[in-house]
Amino acid sequence: MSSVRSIIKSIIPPLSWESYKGQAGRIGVVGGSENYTGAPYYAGISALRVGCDLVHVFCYPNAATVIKSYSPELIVHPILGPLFTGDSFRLWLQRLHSVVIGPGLGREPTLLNPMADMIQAAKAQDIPIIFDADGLYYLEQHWHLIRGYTKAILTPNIVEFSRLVEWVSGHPTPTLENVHDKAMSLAAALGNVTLVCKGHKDVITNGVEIIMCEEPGSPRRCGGQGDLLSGSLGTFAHWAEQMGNSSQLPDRMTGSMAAALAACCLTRECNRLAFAEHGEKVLCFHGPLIYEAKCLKISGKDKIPKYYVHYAGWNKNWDEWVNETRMLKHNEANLQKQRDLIRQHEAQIKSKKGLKLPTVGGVKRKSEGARKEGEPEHLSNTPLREVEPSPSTASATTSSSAIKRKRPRSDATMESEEEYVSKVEVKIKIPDELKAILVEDLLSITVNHKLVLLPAKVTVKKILEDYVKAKSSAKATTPGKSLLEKGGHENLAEVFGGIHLLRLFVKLGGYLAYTQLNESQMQHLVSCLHEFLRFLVKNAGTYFQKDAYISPAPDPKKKSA
Ligand SMILES: NC(=O)C1=CN([C@@H]2O[C@H](COP(=O)(O)OP(=O)(O)OC[C@H]3O[C@@H](n4cnc5c(N)ncnc54)[C@H](O)[C@@H]3O)[C@@H](O)[C@H]2O)[C@@H](O)CC1
Ligand SMILES: Nc1ncnc2c1ncn2[C@@H]1O[C@H](COP(=O)(O)OP(=O)(O)OP(=O)(O)O)[C@@H](O)[C@H]1O
Repeated sequence: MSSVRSIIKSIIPPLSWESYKGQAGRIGVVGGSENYTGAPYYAGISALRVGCDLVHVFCYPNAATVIKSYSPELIVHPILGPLFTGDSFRLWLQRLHSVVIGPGLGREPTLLNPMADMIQAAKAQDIPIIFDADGLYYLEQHWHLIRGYTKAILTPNIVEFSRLVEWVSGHPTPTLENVHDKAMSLAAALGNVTLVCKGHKDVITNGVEIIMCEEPGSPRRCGGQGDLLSGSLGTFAHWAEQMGNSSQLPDRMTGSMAAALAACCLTRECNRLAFAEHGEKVLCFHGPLIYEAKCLKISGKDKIPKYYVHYAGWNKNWDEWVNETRMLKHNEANLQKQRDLIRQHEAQIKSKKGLKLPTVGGVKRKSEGARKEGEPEHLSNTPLREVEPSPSTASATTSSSAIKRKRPRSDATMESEEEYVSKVEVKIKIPDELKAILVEDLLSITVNHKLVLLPAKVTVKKILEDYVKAKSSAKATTPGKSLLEKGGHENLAEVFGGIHLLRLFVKLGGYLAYTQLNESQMQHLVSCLHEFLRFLVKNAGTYFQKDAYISPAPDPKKKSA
């Protein structure tokens, strides 16, 4: 990679205070028709983003206004079509350093007539000509026009490549194996033009030398990626030309090949970054149900792939690593499976407890708007979990990675508003057994319209005292007790019960981000809280009793009405 980087670097001209507008490149894009206005835009804008100064787009009149409205940076000439004159094109061409022919050009035979004229004019000017998309289609039957012109660069995808091979060799190509050899032969047959055969690995050759671009890229094959490549190549090809011998390329590597390598690496890296940012939409099992998720990271340690997923619409505290068995492709068959499971699950719960679940399997998303009146806040962004406790996840872990903070808390006085609002919440891992209790709590309140009996049979105070007793020999600290006492809320601790305490834990991570504790104090606190949660799990039967819920008395006003 380091040598690839140094090759690319060597063709990039240094910035200079002495340079004037246009020196970094004036690139032409020939393309843009009624059906395809996006392709010339993508090509033109990538040429600019790479670093050229000006881009001229030559298109059909009915595409011009559309392309102009995408970007004021592009200079658009609506000169193609029946009224095309070679003179008007040549006038502009004189100013250009390279030209990209094809993105969104279309294939109307009458519209393609002036192509030969344009190609000859660009050749006469001795500038790089990049052929892509419909430009390559035109070349299939007119390849003799570029034969021997070593500043021509062709960027076929695999389909375009096989068609070119067929036309030039005169033989049908039943298989697309041995792309290397075929590409070398084709480039040689075309008189050492540069070929960029795009695919899983991009093959770049001039018929003498061959290099590969194997940057990771992305598994998404959406349209337009080739336009990004051909447009950026327009700029790189000019730069390579401009740098000439001073670019110190490896032996036998031409400027066109170096430019092609740069454009391929750049496009693939952009693809990789976009994919890493947006991830792949998948479906993922979480407990008994399937949720829509996004795969953010893949790890192949020990040859067993693991996927880091984010559940769409849920708090990122639910993000987790899962193995392949829990992942499903996001397709209609699996979406149906998701719906079936929801139905089965609802029926099961109904028959078990006579409950009625809300909406789609109880799946409530953050995006579905604000919490409904009466709905407990603590569950408004909590996905439904497997109700049966899972032993593997029963214990709450404590590690330094569980604490995610924005910055050391040494100087709280210097904190800006932006820092304050962007704080990342402290991660408190609620064991699955307690999550199941929270889900039951949600259903009792929102679906069955129950209330929690107050004062609670087992109060917060009692729970904290139990904890102190249990831990006194181990000299454990008691989270919560001191908080309640200091805040003068001890009477509340004598009224509320276990479920209220548990609801507090859902929001606690967010609140703790705003305390002034330093890293090690915070780590200690989180460790104590996790220990306390394990204590709650152990005594869940006592602290979270089903009969803690009562039905509210009927409203006498409603009755009389
Ligand atoms: N937003 C836009 O305006 C876009 C316009 N585009 C333009 O659309 C026009 C037609 O381009 P097409 O690429 O569709 O050309 P073609 O009409 O030659 O179609 C090639 C066909 O091959 C298929 N194909 C591509 N790669 C393949 C592979 N590796 N294996 C198997 N099949 C494969 C494509 O899906 C397509 O159906 C061109 O002018 C092009 O520039 C594209 O650049 C995409 C974006
Ligand atoms: N299988 C693949 N894996 C990784 N990257 C790929 C793969 N196939 C193509 N690419 C990359 O995607 C970019 C565009 O190639 P693609 O074959 O999609 O072009 P295209 O079909 O001409 O595009 P367009 O839709 O713009 O006409 C190139 O940079 C290429 O390296």
